[in-house]
Amino acid sequence: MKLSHLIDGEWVASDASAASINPSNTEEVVAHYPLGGAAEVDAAVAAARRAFGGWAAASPEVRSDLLDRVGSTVMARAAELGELLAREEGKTRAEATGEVMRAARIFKYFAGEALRRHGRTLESTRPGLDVEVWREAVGVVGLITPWNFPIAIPAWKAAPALAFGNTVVLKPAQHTPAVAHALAAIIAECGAPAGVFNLVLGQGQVGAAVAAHPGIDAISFTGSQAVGGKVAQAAVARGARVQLEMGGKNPLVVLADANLDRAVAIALDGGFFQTGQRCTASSRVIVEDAVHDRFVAALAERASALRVGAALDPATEVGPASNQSQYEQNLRYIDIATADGGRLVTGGDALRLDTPGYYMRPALIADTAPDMRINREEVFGPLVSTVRVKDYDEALAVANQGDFGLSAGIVTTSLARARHFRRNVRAGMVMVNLPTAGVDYHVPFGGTRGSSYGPREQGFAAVDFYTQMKTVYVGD
Ligand SMILES: NC(=O)C1=CN([C@@H]2O[C@H](COP(=O)(O)OP(=O)(O)OC[C@H]3O[C@@H](n4cnc5c(N)ncnc54)[C@H](OP(=O)(O)O)[C@@H]3O)[C@@H](O)[C@H]2O)C=CC1
Ligand SMILES: O=C(O)CCC(=O)C(=O)O
Repeated sequence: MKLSHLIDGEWVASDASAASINPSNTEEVVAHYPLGGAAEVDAAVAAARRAFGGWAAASPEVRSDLLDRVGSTVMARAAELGELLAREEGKTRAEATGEVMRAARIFKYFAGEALRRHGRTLESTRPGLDVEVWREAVGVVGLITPWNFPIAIPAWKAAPALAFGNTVVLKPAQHTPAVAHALAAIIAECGAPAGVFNLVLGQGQVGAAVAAHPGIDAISFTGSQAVGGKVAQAAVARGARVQLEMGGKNPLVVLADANLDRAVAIALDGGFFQTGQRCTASSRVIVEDAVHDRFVAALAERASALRVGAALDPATEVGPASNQSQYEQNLRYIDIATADGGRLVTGGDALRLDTPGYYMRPALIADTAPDMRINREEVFGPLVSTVRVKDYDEALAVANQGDFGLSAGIVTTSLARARHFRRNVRAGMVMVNLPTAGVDYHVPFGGTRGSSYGPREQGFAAVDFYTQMKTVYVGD
């Protein structure tokens, strides 16, 4: 498969290209993608700028109809897109198809949002005047998206951007260009006018060019803290809006009163499913002393029974790491955690299967201290660490440590503890008797502290980032 950029409604090639490969079989090329740079970003931004006036002024019904058609098309092609996503990203077919359906529903949700009232009319404090507060499109929006949700994250950024009248330049992760390309093709086929949605593919040059481009009015980024900081600096330096989502080190507290089987199932899902490649993954589990040893033994037993394999093998429960650098990072953190004094209870070894791929057995590391690197740094792989605590108060204190504050969970049968936790844990999202990962699309998504920056993403909150307010005073 040979991919192109989508600029001003045309499919455009670049001289240089690179390959995206199948992490379940690294000998298989999924697609060749062009290596864009500043010139392609310039052209895409110019096209988006030309298209902006018409798109922002279009009837909301026109925008709503486009998003609805995109949602229906993605849904109708869910099996095929799910297979492509599983091949390119490495999550299982079921996980991939679920993500595609989520993307479809996001487009349909924002088809509705395009038609909803987001402005306000108020009485003026001065007699005889009216005051209206409008929500206007911001302009050209740059989206920099990661590989771990290669269709859902572009969907949850692009759908609200388009719904509220902005035009888009999307720079997807270099590891998953084919999925982004498929989405761009659907948006174009469904009738987006030329320049309304642009795609620039590449590696090493495009992201920074998008972040620094003076023609881009707002940037939404999901990825690492290190890159997020650079994106924010570039955006703030030129007064552009910026929204960052930068991951987590999400605590899952297991109290002694919890149903143990349920707690283990929750930790297994939150920690290992989707190969742990979720910013919301339950990567550190904080367990009350009274159940700690039984919990660790039961989680280790379930984790070691998980079937690791190729994404498209129906028996697979945990796919490979998505790319080589992530795979190496996962293996490196096993060494870091054990060198720091953690006890590797199960997994953590590289696996050789029928096809060469980035396979690792899910790893459980016990006896870790809260300030170890394994409990402070996002790994983004199938690694779960446990911390033993004497009681709920200590569990809450440990949960609140660290630089991240995306999602936090508690497993308990105590309503009082669950209530206290909801109110006092420092996180943007709180889960009671649920994994820290797995969110709805119609409600705000985001964290506190080092996890997120700027207005919340998704659901009814998305309007805040993708529109700006204009206050209009009307006299007689
Ligand atoms: N929060 C989340 O959901 C995610 C978190 N992560 C975390 O990040 C780690 C590394 O993953 P990785 O894929 O390397 O993710 P990065 O955060 O390094 O993101 C890479 C993306 O950022 C772009 N980029 C790089 N430099 C700049 C810059 N100066 N300005 C603007 N954009 C830039 C790249 O584009 P270009 O190639 O054009 O430079 C690429 O698309 C993971 O292990 C995980 O911990 C990763 C994915 C998702
Ligand atoms: O937990 C989820 O459903 C979403 C996770 C996510 O957004 C991410 O990992 O980037």
